[in-house]
Amino acid sequence: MRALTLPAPAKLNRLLRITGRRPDGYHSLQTLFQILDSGDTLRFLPRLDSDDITLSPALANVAEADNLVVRAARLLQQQTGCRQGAAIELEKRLPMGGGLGGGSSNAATTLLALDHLWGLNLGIDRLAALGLTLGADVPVFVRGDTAWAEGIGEQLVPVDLAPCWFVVIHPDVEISTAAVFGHPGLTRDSTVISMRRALAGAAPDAVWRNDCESIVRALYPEVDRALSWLDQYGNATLTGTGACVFCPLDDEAQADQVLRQVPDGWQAFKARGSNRSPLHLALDTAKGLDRAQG
Ligand SMILES: C[C@](O)(CO)[C@H](O)COP(=O)(O)OP(=O)(O)OC[C@H]1O[C@@H](n2ccc(N)nc2=O)[C@H](O)[C@@H]1O
Ligand SMILES: Nc1ncnc2c1ncn2[C@@H]1O[C@H](COP(=O)(O)OP(=O)(O)OP(=O)(O)O)[C@@H](O)[C@H]1O
Repeated sequence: MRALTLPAPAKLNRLLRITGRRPDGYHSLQTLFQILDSGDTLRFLPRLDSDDITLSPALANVAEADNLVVRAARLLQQQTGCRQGAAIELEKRLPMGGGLGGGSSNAATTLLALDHLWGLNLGIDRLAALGLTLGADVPVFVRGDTAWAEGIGEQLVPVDLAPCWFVVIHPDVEISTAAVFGHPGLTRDSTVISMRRALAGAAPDAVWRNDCESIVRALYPEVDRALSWLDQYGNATLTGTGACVFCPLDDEAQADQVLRQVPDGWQAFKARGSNRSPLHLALDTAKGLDRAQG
């Protein structure tokens, strides 16, 4: 049977407002998810003879059973009774605990790939709901649109943003999302703003920030330094709960210029914003080829 190679793109939170805390401990928020054209790559080889799920190479400090790729595949098997398996390869480029949603994106790519290869055809709504049980960031990657989000990040309204480039810097620290959301000093009472006004540029500039930033800056001086450094080139912002910081730039040439100046010791990359996820573009192409080949 054929193998399928698919991207698992990164996301940025162009803004992140925490507007409350729910009884289950999760936080209600407003965010603008920007999907990027860069990320990890996954290769799926379906198995008809066994329901084994294997993943290689292993990720440092993540047991195979805890890897979101394996958890997504097992979840699909449990929910559908599917007895097929898969050998999966993961080419990891995104930093872990970076706020780029790497694990969540890996899970979404796995859900969509195996839904196709195993012939399950669950549909996007069901896959997004299953994804939400794996993490709050999974549904946006399943649906595949740059989007305004509310709820815990699962109520999504696709938006078309102007073409934009970004420089993303990864200060060499890994940050636990749960630890930031659990911090007593976290801002949890931001007012709810209007999506329409924010996207029309009618909201105050102060809206284009991340409520996790002050806590993360205080706990991780390296993130503080990266934000201060990048801010000389534009509106430097934290993504998710960090550790990555980013700055929007008008074009690739400007991004290259900033990249050349990044001090030693920080990893950095440039990426283009994508209103439609590269995962969905690649999967549409693969499905088209399958149909053409009968
Ligand atoms: C910070 C963001 O990256 C913004 O896009 C996401 O909200 C985080 O999404 P995620 O990593 O998929 O988060 P999950 O794996 O679901 O949750 C990790 C931990 O973060 C906290 N969490 C997460 C999302 C949310 N809206 N409220 C929370 O309080 C919870 O304590 C949870 O135990
Ligand atoms: N396939 C995976 N890729 C990355 N991390 C994984 C994966 N599977 C499980 N994890 C676990 O999830 C944690 C968070 O990883 P991830 O890279 O998604 O962080 P993040 O970019 O901060 O995510 P988010 O922005 O969604 O909070 C890791 O520290 C790791 O323990």
